[in-house]
Amino acid sequence: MDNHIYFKLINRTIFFLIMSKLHVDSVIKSFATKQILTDVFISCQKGEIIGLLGRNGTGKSTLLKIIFGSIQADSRFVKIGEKISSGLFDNRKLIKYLPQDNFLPNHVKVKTIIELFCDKNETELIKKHDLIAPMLNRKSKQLSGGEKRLLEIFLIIYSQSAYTLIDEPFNGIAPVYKEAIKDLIKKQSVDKGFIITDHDYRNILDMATRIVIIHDGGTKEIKSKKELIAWGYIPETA
Ligand SMILES: Nc1ncnc2c1ncn2[C@@H]1O[C@H](COP(=O)(O)OP(=O)(O)OP(=O)(O)O)[C@@H](O)[C@H]1O
Repeated sequence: MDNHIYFKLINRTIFFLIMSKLHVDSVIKSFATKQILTDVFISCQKGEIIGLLGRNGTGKSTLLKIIFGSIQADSRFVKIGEKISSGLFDNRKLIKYLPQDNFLPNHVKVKTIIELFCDKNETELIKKHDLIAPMLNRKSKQLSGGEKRLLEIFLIIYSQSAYTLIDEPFNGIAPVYKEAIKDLIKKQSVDKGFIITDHDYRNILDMATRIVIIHDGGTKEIKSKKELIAWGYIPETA
């Protein structure tokens, strides 16, 4: 094996051993007088895909932003491996986050966006993918809403990080592409941990290795679909 690749592999292994668990607890968050999160515990390890579910407005996006560090909480404890994270600056290389809203620059060609966002190996992989190759010479503003989302998902899934937080990836995505994305996330989870929220709960159930629901400001681990009915997240007819 080429020395460069060998050392890269060793570095990656050491990195993941050190950063082998994301641990989040003691999260409290209010907006004005409205308390949103009061009693949160969530963890994620390399190889895990945590499905984060909850009714509209229960605080899923808020929790992901707090873990990532892009919004302040009234209280939070986030630890990655042995490293206590105090916010966005600490997390930059460890946690990547795909928000609900588009983040692509409008006037830049897709191939340039990929080169700016990813390292050389990842860039080549993304450019070659059947779903992305036809878009390469178009500017982001010339893509449809679903195409933009697809590109964002690829950028975030392939980018180097120990943990990836994804908010509603399947919004506006055609069913056939959803299958490709689920496969991609499963493959990438060999190297990292994912926390994913989406109202398309069947897709979450397909992928997730564990399910956590937010209810009344707290998190609860879910073991079966029956529990999702009991917590009032899906109807009895589902
Ligand atoms: N910047 C803000 N200022 C005031 N209230 C906010 C703000 N952001 C979120 N909220 C409120 O916090 C609550 C939780 O919002 P959040 O977006 O985290 O919920 P969610 O579970 O992701 O919802 P959905 O499933 O509908 O996307 C909602 O009641 C929302 O109105």
